[in-house]
Amino acid sequence: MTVKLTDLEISNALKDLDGWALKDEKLHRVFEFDDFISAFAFMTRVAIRAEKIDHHPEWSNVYKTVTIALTTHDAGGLSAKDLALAEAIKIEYGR
Ligand SMILES: C[C@H](O)[C@H](O)[C@H]1CNC2=NC(N)=NC(=O)C2=N1
Repeated sequence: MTVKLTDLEISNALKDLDGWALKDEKLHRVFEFDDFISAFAFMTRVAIRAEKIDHHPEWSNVYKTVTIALTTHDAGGLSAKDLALAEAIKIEYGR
């Protein structure tokens, strides 16, 4: 069973997660790209990262925009796995 983060742990983590916000108890961020292909390439890179850590985003793509929400379904809330995926996403986006 994956352990949920406490509110304090979440607020501390958000300090290092530029661009991310807590929305409906999920980590939420919107990513903008120069074109659709760049957006989709980003999604491909993130998909590979997600598969490697067996932790997957809830996301949508409209043209140059990718919207991502992170939560741990097994925990019914945020866990350390969401922070790890957010960090991997930050690397793939560049900031
Ligand atoms: C069996 C497999 O490990 C689980 O279903 C994984 C897959 N990816 C996952 N991703 C997310 N976001 N939450 C989960 O609880 C989760 N569980």
